[in-house]
Amino acid sequence: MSDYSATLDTLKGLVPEELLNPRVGIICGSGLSGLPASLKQSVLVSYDQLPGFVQSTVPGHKSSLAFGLMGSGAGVPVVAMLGRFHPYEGHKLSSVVYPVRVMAKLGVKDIIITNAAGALNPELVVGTIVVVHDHIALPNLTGMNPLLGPQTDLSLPRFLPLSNTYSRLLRKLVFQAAHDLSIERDALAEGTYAWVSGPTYETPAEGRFLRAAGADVVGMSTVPEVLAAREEGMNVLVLSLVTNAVVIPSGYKSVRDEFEAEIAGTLTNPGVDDVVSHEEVLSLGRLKGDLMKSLVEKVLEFIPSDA
Ligand SMILES: O=P(O)(O)O[C@H]1O[C@H](CO)[C@@H](O)[C@H]1O
Ligand SMILES: Nc1nc2[nH]cnc2c(=O)[nH]1
Repeated sequence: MSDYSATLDTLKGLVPEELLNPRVGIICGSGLSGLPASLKQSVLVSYDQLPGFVQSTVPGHKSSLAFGLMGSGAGVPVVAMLGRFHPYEGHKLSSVVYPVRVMAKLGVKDIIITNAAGALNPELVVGTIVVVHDHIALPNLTGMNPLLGPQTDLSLPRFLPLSNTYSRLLRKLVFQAAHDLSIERDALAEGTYAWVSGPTYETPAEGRFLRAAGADVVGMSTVPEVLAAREEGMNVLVLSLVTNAVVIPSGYKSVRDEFEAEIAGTLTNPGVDDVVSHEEVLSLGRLKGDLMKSLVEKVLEFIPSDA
């Protein structure tokens, strides 16, 4: 899908002109669709009205774009995806990144991408917001890259460098925002996001493998959007909400040891295999949604209009 004119024409018919040139794009992660809840002059457009858009089928994601003014004072014009598309839903990578390219065509210069993620770094407690500064994308390295294929827009780079993917300026603004909001230091961290295809969560060994490779958090989204946004020349900020622990510090507990302790009568602490669920992921989104929202609103106040 590379004909954006039908999508843009439809938007022109549905969204007032003054909201049609958003400066900032926002993508809401699992359980975080309330991020733009306080938009002023909000206009919602459902994805099924938009040519080229597919549907978000995952609980915690809504199939609508929200246009409006976000943050204090007059507010910053934004466009927000209230739900995203994941490859594991069966969507093609080109469909997954289509809305990002539409945002670029609407004039978006800065994009704030949020997600829910599992912690690989045992120092990251559940509820922490990680300011992502790098990524490891096993799918990209093995041929699942949204930029693969013939170059349809020759104005975009063929070989995109990724050494400067995550805007230093925008990352610093998050810490400035947290400082202004008196958010406690431990509520935020910096780290590397590992992208996996999902929809299965990691086995403990896969978690240890990704940790050993240098990743701090893991999720099933974001990187395709980041790549398209960078190809389109946007400045990218990614915030990951840690919703669960993948790598458990105590590690694997041997069942042989447990059995032997049991027959010796010395077993005090039997092992349990922790299981993550999407409900748990969503409940963390509900718990930390307001914090994420105030952080994003504050960052918007600080983003220079010519960034
Ligand atoms: O990345 P987002 O969309 O926030 O969602 C994360 O949460 C879901 C799993 O619970 C997966 O989709 C994973 O990627
Ligand atoms: N892959 C992956 N995605 C997640 N999204 C939220 N938690 C997780 C997780 O533990 N693993």
